[in-house]
Amino acid sequence: MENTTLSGSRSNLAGDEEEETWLHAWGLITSFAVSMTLKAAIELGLFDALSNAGGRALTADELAAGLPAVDKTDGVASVDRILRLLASFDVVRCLTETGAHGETIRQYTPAPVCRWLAINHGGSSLAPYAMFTTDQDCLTAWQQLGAAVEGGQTAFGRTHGVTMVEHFGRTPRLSGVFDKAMVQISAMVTSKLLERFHGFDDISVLVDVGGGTGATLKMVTSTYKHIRGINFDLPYAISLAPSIPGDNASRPGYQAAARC
Ligand SMILES: C[S@@+](CC[C@H](N)C(=O)[O-])C[C@H]1O[C@@H](n2cnc3c(N)ncnc32)[C@H](O)[C@@H]1O
Repeated sequence: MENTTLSGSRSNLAGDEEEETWLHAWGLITSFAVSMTLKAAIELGLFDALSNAGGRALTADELAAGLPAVDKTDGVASVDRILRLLASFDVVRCLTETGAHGETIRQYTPAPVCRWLAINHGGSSLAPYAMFTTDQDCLTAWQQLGAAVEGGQTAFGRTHGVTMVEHFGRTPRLSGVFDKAMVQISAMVTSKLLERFHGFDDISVLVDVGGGTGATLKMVTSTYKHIRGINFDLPYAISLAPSIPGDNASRPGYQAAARC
């Protein structure tokens, strides 16, 4: 059966299904707004403030009051809009009440996922990874994705003229952001690995190729103290790694960051 569509043309989709697919497309098109709003909320410390409130629900006024030099009226309204959007993706929970003068009062609490988005709660966090993926140098590369398919080069290469790893070597700001993200992710993955994997028992020397600043290797060798660990990475990563006297270049072009 044919129906009139949202655009006025004819379609074989039933009305409900057409609206559902329209909403699906709309959600896909605007999904970048969620990532960018998460980034803003992380930068503003909103997840930390909500997670550290001891179970108390906070208003946008209370959250904005904790921000430095915020323009009061605009700041409160912006914090409220950010949290309303995040509430619709179950990142925070929103409680709505009517005040004494009929005004709407919204209060926010952290949803369980905030555990991974707060930075200062004492555990590992995915917030540094969110900051890396939404970094300006990464986002500009996405603009080139279609052109890269046609042009036979990676999007990152088209944008920055080098591979991502080479770009890290030239851009200490970005390699620092990347390293913070990797250290957190490695800590989460490696702690699970150490709980379940027992293949390190008979290893005496462990080389972590592409080991970044050595966080993974340090966790392994802290648990398996008989292992001599050699971290193996490019010079930009080694420059960020804690140095261990006596452990220098292990191969031309590469350096061992640390013997753990
Ligand atoms: C996804 S990161 C992993 C970081 C690290 N394993 C951790 O847990 O933090 C990949 C690493 O590979 C390194 N890498 C890339 N190309 C490399 C190469 N040709 N030789 C050595 N390391 C390389 C990068 O510098 C980066 O530190």
